[in-house]
Amino acid sequence: MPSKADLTDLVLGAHGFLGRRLVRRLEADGRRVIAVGREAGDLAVPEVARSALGRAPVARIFHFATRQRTGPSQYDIQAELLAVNARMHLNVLEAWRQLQPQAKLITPGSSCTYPESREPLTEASFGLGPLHPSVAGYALAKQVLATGCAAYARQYGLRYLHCVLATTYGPGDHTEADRSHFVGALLHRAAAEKRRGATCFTVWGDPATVREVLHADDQIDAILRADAQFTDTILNCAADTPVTVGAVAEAVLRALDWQVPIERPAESFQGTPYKMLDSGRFLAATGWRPRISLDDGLRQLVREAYP
Ligand SMILES: C[C@H]1O[C@H](OP(=O)(O)OP(=O)(O)OC[C@H]2O[C@@H](n3cnc4c(=O)[nH]c(N)nc43)[C@H](O)[C@@H]2O)[C@@H](O)[C@@H](O)C1=O
Repeated sequence: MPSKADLTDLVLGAHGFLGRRLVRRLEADGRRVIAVGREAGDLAVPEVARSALGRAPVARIFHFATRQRTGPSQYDIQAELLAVNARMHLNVLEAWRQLQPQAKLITPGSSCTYPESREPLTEASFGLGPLHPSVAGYALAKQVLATGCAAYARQYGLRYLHCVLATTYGPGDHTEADRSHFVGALLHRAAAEKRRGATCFTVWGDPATVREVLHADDQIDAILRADAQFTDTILNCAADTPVTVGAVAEAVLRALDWQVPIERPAESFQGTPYKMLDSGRFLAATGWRPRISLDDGLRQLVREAYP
């Protein structure tokens, strides 16, 4: 007979874009969920982290809390993103060891923790090169988290999984220019420009920029599939399906049924030119494939958010 703890998961960052969907999915799977969001306070304060993790014994802790920014303004706040996120991650690690040592800690990682490369990035390249300046502090804090999970697991006999994710999008995504990742940002901007009657669509940076993109529901599904088969490792959890920013922009225009030329403003923000994960370990072990194509996901988003 499973104990109450075996049936319960704790989600930190439960009000964020991925956190909300994760809570809904776990509940749909019949799990009890302790959802901890902003109302609990700032996890960068040790007492807040201890109180968030000290509620009741759980089987898994999903640490999805993060302070994140996108676009040009992130260049100027990398010290802040390092300070806040590194403190938060260290507090969660320490509270995990002290209060929930039976729980598996599952953490989302970012492709920005890998060095720049023109090749798909395997887990073995973690920490092997300099970080892109647009994300240097944020990525260093994620490296603290990934390395911290491994160190705590080894020293204290704990279990963890650090899943490196694709760029996600879907209903409920951020739309603010300094918080939204490019898929949601492009759709939001295109919908507004179409309404205004614009005669072209502006897309920042080089259209040949490469990313991996997953609908948020697929990304959550991938994390849960990974958790069922992997422990104590960093694992790339995407689909080996690279796409260019230009191709996504064209898919956005198709979804909105808006036929205008794409233009690139001079000096517009450019992130890392190429970020592609090699998710071969994950895909070979699980046989996982995404269910929602980019065109279907964007059309669904248009119906729900930009009718
Ligand atoms: C997951 C990862 O996500 C972030 O890094 P990023 O991958 O560079 O993400 P992004 O989605 O913001 O941009 C991807 C590319 O898309 C181009 N782009 C075009 N037009 C828009 C646009 O309208 N908005 C944005 N944001 N980008 C645009 C833009 O020029 C850039 O080259 C970090 O927060 C990092 O910390 C992190 O963890």
